[in-house]
Amino acid sequence: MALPKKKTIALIAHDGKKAEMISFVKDNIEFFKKFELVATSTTGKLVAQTGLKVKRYLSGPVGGDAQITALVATEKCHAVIFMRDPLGMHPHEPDIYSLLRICDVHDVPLATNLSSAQLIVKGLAKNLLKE
Ligand SMILES: O=C(CO)COP(=O)(O)O
Repeated sequence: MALPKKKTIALIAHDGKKAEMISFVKDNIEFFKKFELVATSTTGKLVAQTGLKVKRYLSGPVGGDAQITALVATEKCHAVIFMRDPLGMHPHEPDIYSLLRICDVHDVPLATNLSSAQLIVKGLAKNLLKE
């Protein structure tokens, strides 16, 4: 019998939050091994250094957030952990907003800070993701 297909989680972190993201990923590495991971380019490069397999898209400012948005819109990404830096300026703010909006449109779990990311991990570990 075929194993159920793994769900996909997107990992994205702004520069000011990358260290936080990597330490979060390391703290939950056994959890993340159970999922397909996608990420924006630089975040994905750092996540891959933990030994996890991750499919990397473009960097955020050149379209990576937009690519992840398209995955969410087409039901190919089931949760988004996006460590945003609320104090930084981002040239691609419209793309960031679009990702947040499309998560809401499709009712896809979205964490934009560490505490909510931890709750998403706890929820997914208990298989609380809706089908
Ligand atoms: O800019 C980003 C999210 O908006 C993240 O892109 P990188 O992971 O390539 O730094």
